[in-house]
Amino acid sequence: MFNSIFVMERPKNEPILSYAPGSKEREELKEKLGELSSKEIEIPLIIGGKEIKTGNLGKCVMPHDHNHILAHYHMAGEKEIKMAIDAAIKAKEEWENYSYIDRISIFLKAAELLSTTWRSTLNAAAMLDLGKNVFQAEIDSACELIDFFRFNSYYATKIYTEQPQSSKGILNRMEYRALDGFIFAVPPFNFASISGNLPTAPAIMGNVVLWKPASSAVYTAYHIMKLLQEAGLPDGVINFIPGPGSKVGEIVFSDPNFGGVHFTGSVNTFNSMWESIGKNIRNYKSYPRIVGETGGKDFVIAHHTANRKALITALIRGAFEYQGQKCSAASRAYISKTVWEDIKDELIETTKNLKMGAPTDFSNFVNAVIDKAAFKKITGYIEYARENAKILVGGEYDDSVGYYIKPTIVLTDDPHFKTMEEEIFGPVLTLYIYDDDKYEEVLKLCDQTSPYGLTGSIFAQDREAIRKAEKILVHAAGNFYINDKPTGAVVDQQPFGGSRGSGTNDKAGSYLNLLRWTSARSIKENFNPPEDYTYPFMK
Ligand SMILES: NC(=O)c1ccc[n+]([C@@H]2O[C@H](COP(=O)([O-])OP(=O)(O)OC[C@H]3O[C@@H](n4cnc5c(N)ncnc54)[C@H](O)[C@@H]3O)[C@@H](O)[C@H]2O)c1
Ligand SMILES: N[C@@H](CCC=O)C(=O)O
Repeated sequence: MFNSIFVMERPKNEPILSYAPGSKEREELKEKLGELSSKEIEIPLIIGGKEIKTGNLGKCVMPHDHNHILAHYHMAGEKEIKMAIDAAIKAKEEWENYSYIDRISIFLKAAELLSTTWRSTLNAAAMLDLGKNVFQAEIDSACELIDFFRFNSYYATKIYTEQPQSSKGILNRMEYRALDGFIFAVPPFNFASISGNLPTAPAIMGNVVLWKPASSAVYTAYHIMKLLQEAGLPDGVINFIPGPGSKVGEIVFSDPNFGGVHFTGSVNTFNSMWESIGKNIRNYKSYPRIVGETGGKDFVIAHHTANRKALITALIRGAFEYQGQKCSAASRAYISKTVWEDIKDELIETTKNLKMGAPTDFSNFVNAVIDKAAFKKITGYIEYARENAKILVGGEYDDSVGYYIKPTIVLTDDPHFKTMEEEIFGPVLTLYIYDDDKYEEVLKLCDQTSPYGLTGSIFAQDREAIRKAEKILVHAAGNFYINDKPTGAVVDQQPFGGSRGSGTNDKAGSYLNLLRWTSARSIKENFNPPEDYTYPFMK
């Protein structure tokens, strides 16, 4: 037993590599892209450390070339889900009795492997499977995932050192236990780092996990699972069970050992989870922890003092990076009239010239959206906007080879227009132009226009205008940016999450999230217990 109080030093965020022409990382990544795209692999379930094949197969294809199959993956059925629950419960006792140092050592090793020998593999997988350009992959499947492994380990050691006071003859201790049962980790398609964080954050705190990756991101998730196994993750601690969400969910939520869900995805899915859990509430051995981050309708507000160049850059990057497939994407903007007059030509021209194509061509800024369903949904909004508003640029799309949609800017004079209120999750930005003297009204309008509360930006050089925005928009964004785009939160710098319809705001990338995965026990030892029940007042 390792008898020592070990508190990690606060790590540093993983540096973002440049992938500039001639750089080592660029050559390595290009080679890995060629290697992965030249073969078609078979992805099994991984339950109790064993590879399980069900023969019920799904496909992993490239969004930018959807006839190109990267892998076939085996989907879990009822039998395999029960196997995974059994494997998790079997692994639980030993795993929760690991010292926290033994546990975090595995994830720190995973971070080390990912920052070196695994970097090009994970980034190439994210580029081919998720349709990310090299920069979007680097900040996600390399840097953010490395940061999650390192900072979550650091937060765990900080939490464990948080102890109660003792008193004369009394020794008090706090034990941070794992939760009862198993945790169900259910990530979205769009971030490899989220897919890796949802199972590992609970595991670091001693929990065992069933991990169901998004069906359009199994390939990337599989590579993360293999990385964790190479880092020494014991069998059964995390069980990898791809499969159709609703089917897997129905079985998992009905199990008495269900101990909690770590979810990120759409509001509809999260609401259906709450309903399933509520329906099963009397079956559970303990009240499950429900932690979920959901959608956003993220805003940019430009005051008339806004820096015009910075605003244009924030709109382009915030709205169109990763084709707008970020819960934090800038999708509605309120721009003062004088600012609009100054920026409109450059904004439209720059958007029109954004280079779009395969992520393997590093000169492309925009790539394809994830799948047919997303393509259909986004183009539906574009057609609605074409009929009922004005399309300033973009609006074209083609899914013959990849799911390509041109970056699109919509102009409306109705601040409650459909595309000003609903999450589109694609490369569509809607603008509303307001009179300069209506700034305060627009702040209130922005606050009341969306059921979400995830991210938002204010662009202004006037301190009063900034203070007013911070105050009026206090509940409109859990990640609030001043003179910066609303995307790109960094672990341990801008912990991520929002309230209202955007989730439980348990702040991924901070100690707050780790606290959700422990059930603390108070221990009191009395060195001098009383031997007479009477009290002085009774005399
Ligand atoms: N707030 C955040 O941090 C954040 C981050 C990324 C994505 N998102 C949100 O996620 C959404 C896009 O991701 P998506 O399309 O993968 O979301 P989604 O809700 O369609 O799927 C999310 C996950 O839930 C699973 N799932 C679906 N129905 C289920 C059910 N009934 N039971 C159990 N699991 C089920 C899916 O298979 C997937 O793994 C957007 O709304 C986006 O805003 C939010
Ligand atoms: N945390 C990411 C968004 C994750 C959701 O898609 C950001 O801040 O851009």
